[in-house]
Amino acid sequence: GAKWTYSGPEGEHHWPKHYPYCGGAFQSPINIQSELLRFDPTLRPIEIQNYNLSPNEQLTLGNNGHSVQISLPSKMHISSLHHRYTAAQLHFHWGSSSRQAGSEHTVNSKQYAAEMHVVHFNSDKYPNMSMAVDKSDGLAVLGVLVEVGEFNPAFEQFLKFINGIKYRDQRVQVPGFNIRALLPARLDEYYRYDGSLTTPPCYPSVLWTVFRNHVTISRKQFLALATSLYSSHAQDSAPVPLNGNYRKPQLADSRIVLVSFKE
Ligand SMILES: NS(=O)(=O)c1c(F)c(F)c(S(=O)(=O)CCO)c(N[C@H]2CCCc3ccccc32)c1F
Ligand SMILES: [Zn+2]
Repeated sequence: GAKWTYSGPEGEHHWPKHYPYCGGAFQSPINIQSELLRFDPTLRPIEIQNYNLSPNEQLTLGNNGHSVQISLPSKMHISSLHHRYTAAQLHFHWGSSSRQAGSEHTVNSKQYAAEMHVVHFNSDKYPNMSMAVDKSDGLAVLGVLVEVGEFNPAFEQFLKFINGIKYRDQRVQVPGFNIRALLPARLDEYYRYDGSLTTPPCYPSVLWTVFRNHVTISRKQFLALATSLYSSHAQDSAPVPLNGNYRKPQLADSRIVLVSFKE
């Protein structure tokens, strides 16, 4: 599709011109605020399968111009939802070296340094991501808020290769590692709401699960994420840094955010 960016003349306020859903309802991210929350006792702990990948299998780490992404094997899936949701890829949103705030979801208006999304599609009903991406029950994304603090050995498993994908459309193969280690310890405490892709085409097709507890990465790791990448191709004369790749919180309208925990 047409080009889109996070700032300037193709920034988020212009997305609806080419991508009408971006101006529609049920958009993500949102500000998860206390007034919207309702405890739901039926929300079970998230159960994931085959996230612990062997170093013998290779993953593709890539710069797609909008984010850094890791393609995931289809044996990885979420087994605790009403349908099986099979993993497709994970990617990140982050701030910049001058602004250590770049999460998409905010909690009571607190923006975290970064946010990780693990994108899954409903493989009970659809054969692949492309067929699922625009269906109301098509996708399930796990969101993890990231704060700067303790060094994170799991993040290092891919961050150490980031200088191999500095420019748009560059990809490298990296050894598999335990993707579960990228998630917070508690998978039973999370926010749940119906929303959308946070990038064009913004389809309202995502069952969002944002974990209550954040993970930490060191400041050096944050800077590696925030200062290593460009959204432009290697041969482009003017390199465009890739940072601040987060959409601002959208109107919650009358949406309630369900929570799996009491206090
Ligand atoms: N925040 S978000 O809404 O989860 C989200 C992003 F922010 C994001 F940048 C991406 S992208 O990296 O693919 C760049 C542009 O779409 C995705 N890709 C998804 C949706 C688009 C089609 C597709 C096909 C295969 C695998 C993943 C995806 C995305 F879902
Ligand atoms: Zn995302």
